[in-house]
Amino acid sequence: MTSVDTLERTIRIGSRKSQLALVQTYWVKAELEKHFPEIDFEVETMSTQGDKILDVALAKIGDKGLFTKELEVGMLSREIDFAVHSLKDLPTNLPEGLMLGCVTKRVDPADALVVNEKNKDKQLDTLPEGAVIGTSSLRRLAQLRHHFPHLTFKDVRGNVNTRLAKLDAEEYDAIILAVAGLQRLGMSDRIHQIIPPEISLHAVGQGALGIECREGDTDVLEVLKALEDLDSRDRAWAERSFLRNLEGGCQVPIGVNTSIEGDTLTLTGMVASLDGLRLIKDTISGDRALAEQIGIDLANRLREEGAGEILAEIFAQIERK
Ligand SMILES: NCc1[nH]cc(CCC(=O)O)c1CC(=O)O
Repeated sequence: MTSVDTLERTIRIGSRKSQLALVQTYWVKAELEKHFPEIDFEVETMSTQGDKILDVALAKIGDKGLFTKELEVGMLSREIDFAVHSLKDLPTNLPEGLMLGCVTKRVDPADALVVNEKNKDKQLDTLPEGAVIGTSSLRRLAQLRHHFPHLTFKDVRGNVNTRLAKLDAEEYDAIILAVAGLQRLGMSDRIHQIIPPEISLHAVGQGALGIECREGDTDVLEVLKALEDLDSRDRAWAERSFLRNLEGGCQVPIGVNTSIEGDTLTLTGMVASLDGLRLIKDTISGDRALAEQIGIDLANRLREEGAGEILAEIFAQIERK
């Protein structure tokens, strides 16, 4: 084993420039500095395509590593050594030569309802007919439509601050955001209602950070081990395997929930049609050491139950736009 604490080197960390990305990256840097005071950690920021294209609905752009590509090029050219991502923004298939080197301890992976002053007395089930909900996630859209068909949904893009500003300017009655993002930005006071998994299953990887690095870079992998959370990692592997085997990126109505008890990992997954009328959901448990296989098995089971058909329709619809 390499003795990383005797390593005299600089490790360069790549990050997007958004406020959330920077908070996450500097948290990773500070944690690693505690474990490895003799290593010099530097942050390099980069703009990704996803940060530049703000006027097109995410679902139409598709999932091609929109928020990760520039950072990946930086790792392969050795400009940076690893990149910190919101795990849910990291595609399930990584470029050759790169790997998911670390999954950090997950915070609450749920979605939150955020309202403006006008709707401060409302909850999801008391918002009136026609209330306008802002979300650009097909997963949130399909599940909420399924449970609340009387609500109206409208796309919302931009970083968290931009979205909140649009909500407060009453372009929407409410918007849906990840609990995790609001917490990390110090905006927990905007969490009006935590949406339970019975209503909305979260995105694959939501609430955890995923650290991507070069395959076989043993020094960096050894350093990253200090931040690895085993439960979060096994859950993430099951969730990512499920998504990969349904061939869905982050822009499809696929949601999950996972838990670990002892050595048993339980994975719930769902696929829904965009109108919310069809929603296929199932659960599988198994040995956590077989997390990846659990994801494959659940994907196969949902396909047998009709998920493939729903996804094919959605891909055709997105293509046409
Ligand atoms: N797609 C944007 C994105 N990517 C990561 C988070 C924060 C939550 C997380 O880390 O899972 C968000 C914002 C949101 O979905 O509200």
